[in-house]
Amino acid sequence: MQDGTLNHPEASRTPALSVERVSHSYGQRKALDEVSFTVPQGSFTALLGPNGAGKSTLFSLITRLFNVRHGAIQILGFDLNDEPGEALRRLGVVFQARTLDLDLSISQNLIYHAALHGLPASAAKKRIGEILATSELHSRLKEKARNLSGGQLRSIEIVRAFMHRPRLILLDEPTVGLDVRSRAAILTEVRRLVRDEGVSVLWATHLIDEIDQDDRVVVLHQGAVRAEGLVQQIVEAERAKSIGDAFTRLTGISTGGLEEVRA
Ligand SMILES: Nc1ncnc2c1ncn2[C@@H]1O[C@H](COP(=O)(O)OP(=O)(O)OP(=O)(O)O)[C@@H](O)[C@H]1O
Repeated sequence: MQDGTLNHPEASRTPALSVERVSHSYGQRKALDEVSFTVPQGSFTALLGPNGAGKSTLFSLITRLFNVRHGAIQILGFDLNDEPGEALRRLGVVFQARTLDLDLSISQNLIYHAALHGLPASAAKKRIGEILATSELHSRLKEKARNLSGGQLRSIEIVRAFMHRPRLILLDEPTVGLDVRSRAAILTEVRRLVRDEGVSVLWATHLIDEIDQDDRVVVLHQGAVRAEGLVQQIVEAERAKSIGDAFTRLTGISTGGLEEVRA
């Protein structure tokens, strides 16, 4: 039987993100070597790799900061080189560096960003209310961004990335520099949004303890994918005791339990 929806690029079997044999070099230095993996729709996928693994390079390619010259990247079935507008419309990004305007209010930061995506202020306000419904930040929208803590600023950047209802969100080590409580709060909030909005997330990290048992994981090391799958699958394939142990077997890097993984 023919099912028309399956032919549509956004049919649920189409990955939110597909990276196929992508390579990238800085001069002679190869940062990514034939990298392939997918982020299924509605999944929280952790891109786990030590510093220098190639995570930021990959994000620069997915956001089109760099051109994809070797291999192909598709967002919801739209190729970044062939249909960049369609692909990027479905993408939200939280970069490592802080990008809020500290002299504007929280709501101005969110409303101005939404306007860039064609969302009128009234719709943007409604959307802010939806996302922040259960957050204490909802009562502080009129305050200047500079009054917020590092963790709260990050939370607002995450809200901003969700404003235009993207289908795929990239977060590049979003908890770097935050205390343990803020890190946990941000992870919980992003996982809630994945559940409630059915959005797909690619969460780059070098921290094993940010990974949950139900997550999908892509292990990136020295520019190559060393493993891809659900935590359980990777642990079993490596005959390991935990995802940290599997990571050590795959990369030769000792994690020392639930700590940072360093090159
Ligand atoms: N502009 C650049 N010029 C030359 N080499 C670079 C450049 N940017 C990154 N590299 C190299 O490419 C490799 C991958 O770096 P990348 O920043 O993508 O890794 P990462 O996993 O994001 O690490 P980090 O968490 O430290 O940002 C590293 O060997 C790095 O030294």
